[in-house]
Amino acid sequence: MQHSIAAEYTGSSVSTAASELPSSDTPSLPSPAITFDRSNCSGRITVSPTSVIAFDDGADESNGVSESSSELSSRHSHECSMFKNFIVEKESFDYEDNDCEPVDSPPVRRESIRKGKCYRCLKGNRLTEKETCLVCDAKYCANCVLRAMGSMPEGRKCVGCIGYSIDESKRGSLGKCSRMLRRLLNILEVRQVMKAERFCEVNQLPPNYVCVNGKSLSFEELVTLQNCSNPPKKLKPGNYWYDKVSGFWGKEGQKPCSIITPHLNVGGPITQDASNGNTQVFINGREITKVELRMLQLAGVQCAGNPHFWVNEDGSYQEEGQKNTRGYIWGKAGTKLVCAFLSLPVPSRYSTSCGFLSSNVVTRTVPDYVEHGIVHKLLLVGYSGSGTSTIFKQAKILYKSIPFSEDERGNIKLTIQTNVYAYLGILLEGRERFEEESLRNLKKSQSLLHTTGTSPKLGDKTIYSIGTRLKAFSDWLLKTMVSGKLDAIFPAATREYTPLVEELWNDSAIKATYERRNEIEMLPSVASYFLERAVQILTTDYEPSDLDILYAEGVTSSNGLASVEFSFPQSTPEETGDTDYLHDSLARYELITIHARGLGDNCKWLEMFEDVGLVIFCVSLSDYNQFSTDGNGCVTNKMILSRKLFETIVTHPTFEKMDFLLILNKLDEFEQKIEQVPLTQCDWFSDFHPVISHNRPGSNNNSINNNPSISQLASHYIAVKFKRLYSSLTGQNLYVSLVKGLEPDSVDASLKYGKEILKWNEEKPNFSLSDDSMHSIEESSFSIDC
Ligand SMILES: Nc1nc2c(ncn2[C@@H]2O[C@H](COP(=O)(O)OP(=O)(O)OP(=O)(O)O)[C@@H](O)[C@H]2O)c(=O)[nH]1
Ligand SMILES: [Mg+2]
Repeated sequence: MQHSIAAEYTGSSVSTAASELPSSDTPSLPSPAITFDRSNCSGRITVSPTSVIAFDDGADESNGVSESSSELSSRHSHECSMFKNFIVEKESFDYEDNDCEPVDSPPVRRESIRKGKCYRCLKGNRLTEKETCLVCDAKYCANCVLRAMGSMPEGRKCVGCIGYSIDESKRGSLGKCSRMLRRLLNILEVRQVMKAERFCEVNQLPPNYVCVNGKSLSFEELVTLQNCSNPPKKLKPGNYWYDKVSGFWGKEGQKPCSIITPHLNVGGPITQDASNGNTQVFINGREITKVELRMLQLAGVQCAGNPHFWVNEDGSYQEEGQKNTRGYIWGKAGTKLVCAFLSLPVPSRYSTSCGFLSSNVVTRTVPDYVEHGIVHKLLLVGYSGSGTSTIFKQAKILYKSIPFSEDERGNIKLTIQTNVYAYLGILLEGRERFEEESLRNLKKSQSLLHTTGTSPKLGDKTIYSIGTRLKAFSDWLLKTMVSGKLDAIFPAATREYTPLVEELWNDSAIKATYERRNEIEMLPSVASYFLERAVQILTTDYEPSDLDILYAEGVTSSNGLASVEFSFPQSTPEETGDTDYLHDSLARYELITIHARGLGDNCKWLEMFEDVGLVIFCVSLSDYNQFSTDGNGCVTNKMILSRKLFETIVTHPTFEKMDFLLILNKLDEFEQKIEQVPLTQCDWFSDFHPVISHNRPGSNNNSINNNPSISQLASHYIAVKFKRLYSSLTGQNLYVSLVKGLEPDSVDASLKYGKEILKWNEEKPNFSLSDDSMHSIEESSFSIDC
């Protein structure tokens, strides 16, 4: 039954007020009667000509803005019951039905009339801090919120909205307290309000908002669904499909997103096109999607001949019309892993125990809205050598109590030992080059001296020359490396050659070569860390430390695809003053990394990651003067190669509307390099002409005055270059974070920034994002000429 409240305003005070509004804010003139779409209620509010309309805080006078009648009408319904000093003479307020029950639709939507201002005091152009009513979207500043919302028995609602259902777009923000409210209330009050917000009856999902297999749910069906042993997570209003036999559950027209308790009596019968599949392969009457077909094939299920499968809740399957079980989908060890990478659901440990926890529940019990089991996926990609593996390993070390298993450590040990031999090989190659160079120079000077007849013969030894034994070892090692069989020499190498490595490392020729390591391009900077401990590392009882693993190259995974699931460490509310701690500690995150090589031509495998919440793209800042060969064999600047990959990924259809966080990594290396090598060495940065103050203090230290260092200017400039590029390609805002991948705190801060971006995303309807998209880039007091 739909009723309405008619609000009528008469008298000069209102019309005068409207005409006094500043032109930019002037609303359309008030209509004499405003009808609210407030179900089940009907009434009439009349403000007499003599009514005094004033605020106790003098807000009107301060900005000279009075209220228009349309604003008054809605304000009245919200505030007249609340504020003694907001005097509205209520001549008549006659509900046709005074016993109106809470209803589903919000009473009033305040549109742009006071966009950005506090609804109550009208102050604040574009309020930076505000609290929003969950029902009607009215926004309040810190001064007004407590008076406008009262004791909040149903959470953050204007007093007049109490009893009304929340705006469904705000469901994701239920129980997530704003900083402003945290500041205004004490911690116990915050908890109480947030608890009320989550669990009070009127804020629960209305059953008819959920449609399963084309049928809106009844109250009992929703209770059944929410109280089964394995309910859909974070159920929101929408259209879903449900395969009652296997428990597969998904959004209408999409692949399955979870496996819930089977055999629930909810919704209608499933339809063939429920998930919009186009594979001609069927499971329990539903045509499955491509990605499911791929999963079945990888799980070893024969799918030739457009079969119709009957899949049970335990994963056993048979072809329709046949009696014998053909196998178990979950039988193969790797199937769950495949599903994880294909973003398909796997059965939870509850899903096979069908039925309800409380099957006789007829009264509404409050479901657990805490996000058990939700995993937020973050995809980490970048051009080769940008530092993705390092960041991935940092995440493991930071957030896992046992970052690497015994098996992993065993393999990593062999990798590190192989790397050390490879670094030695590169060093020995360098030694040969230096020796040849020196010999050439020596010969030149010898022949010069010879012609003048002033010098005795100097021989053919230089400081880079080694003895025959070491030379034989060097030749053997270089030959093994060239043949690509370095791995094959283990574990024998550790027993046989360690004494030789020790001798080599102590040899003056190697020491002289190592002094000139910067001239050996093939030697990665991290090699020093291992070479200086080569002898210790090459013993049989060497155990790699976490730091060794972090620095080690090539340990993430053999195929370049790896994932780690974690929660951010729990901090207590006392530590942080933050009540989101519970939510944060329960939320699970999965960091997935894949090597750029593994993405296939045109990154076609990216479609496997369609349900990630955030893509983290990693760029090495110090690549600006480095070169590598592109796909066509052309030698190209690595920053340009990174940019190309970035362009391909951000414009990939899978990531349309996806948030991106750009990690500008290796800031430490960059800070040193930029002092020596101009940024303009990379063509893309040819217009970098920073205005540098003469009293700029030494290199990177700007603590004495506020002048930014060259590395700050340059890194900021690069960030802006990427932001502009991203915005031109996607029309969206790129988040940027400057990172030192080898420093745990830096990676921790960046990943937490990623978490915040995901959170903002969830809260988007409630959150007006200021351009806070340059993490770790200090508030810039300088301009960049770009
Ligand atoms: N100085 C410095 N070195 C870093 C940083 N991050 C990574 N590295 C080093 O850079 C090298 C490449 O890093 P990886 O993490 O292996 O990079 P990747 O993107 O996985 O590269 P590939 O897997 O080889 O394509 C390693 O030697 C790292 O130790 C950083 O922030 N600073
Ligand atoms: Mg890697």
